[in-house]
Amino acid sequence: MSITKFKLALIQLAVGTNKAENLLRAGRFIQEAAKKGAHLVTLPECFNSPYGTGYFAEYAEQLETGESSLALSSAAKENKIYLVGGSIPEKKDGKLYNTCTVWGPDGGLLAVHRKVHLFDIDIPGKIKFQESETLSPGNEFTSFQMGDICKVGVGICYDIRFAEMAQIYARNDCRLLIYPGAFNMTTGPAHWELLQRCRAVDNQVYVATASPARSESSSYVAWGHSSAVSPWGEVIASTDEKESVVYADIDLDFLEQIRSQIPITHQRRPDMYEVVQKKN
Ligand SMILES: NC(=O)CC(=O)C(=O)O
Repeated sequence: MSITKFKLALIQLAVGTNKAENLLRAGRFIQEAAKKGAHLVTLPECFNSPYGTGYFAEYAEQLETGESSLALSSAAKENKIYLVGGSIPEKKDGKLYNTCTVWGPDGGLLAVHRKVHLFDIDIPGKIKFQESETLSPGNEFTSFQMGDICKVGVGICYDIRFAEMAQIYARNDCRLLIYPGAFNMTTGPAHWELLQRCRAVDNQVYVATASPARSESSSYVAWGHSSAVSPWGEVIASTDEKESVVYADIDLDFLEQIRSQIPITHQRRPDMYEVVQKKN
């Protein structure tokens, strides 16, 4: 009989300018989460580097040889967990990406997600951010199988705003969507929780986010509030802005209950509309 319940840990890490220290801190929290019974652990967006276009080139690594990959692979193996490695600036073929790696309990690389939708926004008097000044977008959907438990879809931060991507993951059998993310003091209070609840209710899936902890002295001040939302749209675990680990119990029987009570999957009208997946 396959497992239908497991513990998810979301590490809201205080990320600083010292990469080695960021990796060490992440390692300590991963170990703590595993000791508390987490089966799947998630780090935040840009967990090894401050979040900002001026930092990406300096902190970027190649996945095959980088110290962050090595640290994540060892942490997954030593603690026998599935690990969604937040994201790091990646260099590949002369380009930079915002990249999430996923590791299995044997330390093997299970998936690589390069942020598909780059965070280019301009809200006058509030925040202007242009990831595309330095980053290139990824071009692939990314999911991974957690043993025989469930399939998990992965996006990074701004990817959560695109309902089609989540819908495609759900249609491809993902029951949990994970978004390492770093919303800010303008969009965080307005949209962070709302978007998670929307993606969860639209698709009747669990949705989880992991943010860096807030640092008022950083050039980009993160909102924090790492959370998990149930397929009913309820926030089942969350935190404030400080460094912490959020634990959520994922219950796939509950998900099936919601789907059978409100069977929207079978009630769609493909004769009237359709979301088309053009790439794998
Ligand atoms: N940082 C992001 O990628 C996204 C974000 O902050 C927002 O969508 O708002």
